[in-house]
Amino acid sequence: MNKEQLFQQIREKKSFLCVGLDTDIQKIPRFLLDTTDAIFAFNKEIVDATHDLAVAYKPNLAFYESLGVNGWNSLEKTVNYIRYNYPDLFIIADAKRGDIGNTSSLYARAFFDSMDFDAVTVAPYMGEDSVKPFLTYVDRWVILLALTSNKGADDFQYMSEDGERLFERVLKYSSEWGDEENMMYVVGATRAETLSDIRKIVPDHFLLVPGVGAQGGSLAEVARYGMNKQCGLLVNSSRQIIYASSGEDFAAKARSAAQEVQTEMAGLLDQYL
Ligand SMILES: O=C(O)c1cc(=O)[nH]c(=O)n1[C@@H]1O[C@H](COP(=O)(O)O)[C@@H](O)[C@H]1O
Repeated sequence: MNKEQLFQQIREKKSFLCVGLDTDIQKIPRFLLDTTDAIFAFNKEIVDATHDLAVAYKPNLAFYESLGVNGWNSLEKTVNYIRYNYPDLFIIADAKRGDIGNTSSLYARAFFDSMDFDAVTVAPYMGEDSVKPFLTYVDRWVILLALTSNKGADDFQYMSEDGERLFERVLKYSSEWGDEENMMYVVGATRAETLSDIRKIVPDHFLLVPGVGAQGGSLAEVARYGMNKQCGLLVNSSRQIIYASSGEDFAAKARSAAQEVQTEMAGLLDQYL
């Protein structure tokens, strides 16, 4: 999916919601454990219940890899299910990869050839040759970690040299490696106040913004400081939506939680676009 198509989806659905499929076998409703693939069964119900309210889904690989080969199968089935039933949705592999060049090319092949993801999250620490192999695919995206939502972001990301903070340097250097048609950046919603500085460096790129909901970030603040002419935001919420209930009504409750976020997003799109 390219940038214009993504913006088109945002306009049509009046939503820039990304639902995080952080599907934890220990948190999903107990009755699902009787099915042959409980993780896939859960994801299928969540996607069916929320697909018209969201523009993107983001399975976090840790939740699948921790289950070994079964988890990997559930992940593939989830991606194929979304692709086949809802082809207009944007699918992000939250894998946080990046390695020496030839290894990164195989990671890229894993997510873009073997599996049909639109985008993969990548860590910038190993530099240009670790990121570029992901950028050789047409209409596929690298989402580079810039300023993360967790407390540990303070350890390195704000380190400053000549008045420039590390995350700003990451944005400046890396925006030369690709362009706004194949790169996005992760910026935590808990760092919303920094979004205006970030927008000075990457005014047109899409940003993936996790950290609303369970981590306490404010959607209104994210939109206020981060939205651009083409929205430019995918705001992720995982636990707040997918674990809205642990009972038989989990999918309906997930829909209500997603609906609440989408309604706020529709208002913000009206306000800023
Ligand atoms: O890359 C990410 O998606 C990510 C980056 C970041 O800075 N903070 C962050 O929370 N995430 C991911 O976003 C999701 C947030 O989940 P909730 O806090 O449950 O909404 C998890 O899958 C995290 O791994």
